[in-house]
Amino acid sequence: MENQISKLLQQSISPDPNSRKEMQVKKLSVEGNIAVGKSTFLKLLSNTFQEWSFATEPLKKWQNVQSTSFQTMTSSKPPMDNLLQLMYDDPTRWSYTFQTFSCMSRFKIQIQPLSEQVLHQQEPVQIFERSVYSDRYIFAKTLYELQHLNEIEWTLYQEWHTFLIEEFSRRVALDGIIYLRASPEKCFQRLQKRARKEEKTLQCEYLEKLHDQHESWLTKKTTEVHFENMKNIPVLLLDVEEDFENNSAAGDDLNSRVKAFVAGL
Ligand SMILES: Nc1ncnc2c1ncn2[C@@H]1O[C@H](COP(=O)(O)OP(=O)(O)O)[C@@H](O)[C@H]1O
Ligand SMILES: Nc1nc2c(ncn2[C@H]2C[C@H](O)[C@@H](COP(=O)(O)O)O2)c(=O)[nH]1
Repeated sequence: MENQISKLLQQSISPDPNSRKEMQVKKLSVEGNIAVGKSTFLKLLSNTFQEWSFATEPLKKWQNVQSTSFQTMTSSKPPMDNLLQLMYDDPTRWSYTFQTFSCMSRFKIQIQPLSEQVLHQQEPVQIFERSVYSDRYIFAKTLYELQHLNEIEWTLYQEWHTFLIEEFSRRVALDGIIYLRASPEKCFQRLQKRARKEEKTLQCEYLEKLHDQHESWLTKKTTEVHFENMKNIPVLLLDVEEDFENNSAAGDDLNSRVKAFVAGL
């Protein structure tokens, strides 16, 4: 409710029609464990709600980091660094580096202006795959608890994360979260089926830790959240233990639940 009031206030004082329209956009993130089915779910949603805007996680950026200085110095093709692979091969060395890059890439996605096509919708909706919030409250927090981020790195991460969230404010605010939940064991089966090369050394225990982190943040609400508008954000919990990829009835049910949830925001 507070979110809607602040949006209406913002709309009433903002002169620019486009920024007024930006205020009307309902922004949601899809959250969930590794390999739970987020990308599959987003494809299902985008086929049904073709007028909505969808932004997937910039995984390819993390797998192909281009060293710009190398290119200018040598004018030959720079080496491609797979930061995701580096992070999994040596998490203590690379987790802080990874989180700075992953979080920056998520900020860039979340502050991206909406296309005219979406802005001209009667009720514009934007869906993100994960968010600057899960970057902190799921991954960075887990890596700190696993001691892959040391005290100084965790302190620094939280310092600049809080600064950027407060600076960007409404541009990175969300109106709702869709939480896809399946057991860590099911996610591990799907991870193995997908067989992403960087993830071949992952153990189910890591997924169990990430599962517990999602439960603390989104269902038990025991995670300390530092941003007022995120403390009581509406969460739609969708159980995706069962196959919805090859089961149209299950897919239809998910679509109708998302439609009702978005309408109520
Ligand atoms: N509900 C489901 N039932 C069975 N398999 C699924 C389901 N959702 C996703 N998958 C499969 O599991 C793997 C991981 O799905 P994906 O959408 O890539 O997960 P995420 O984006 O959350 O990492 C893929 O091989 C996909 O085909
Ligand atoms: N250490 C981190 N790893 C992350 C983060 N966001 C995603 N990931 C990893 C998890 C997967 O291996 C891969 C893509 O995620 P999916 O859930 O789509 O499979 O990237 C992060 O913030 N930190």
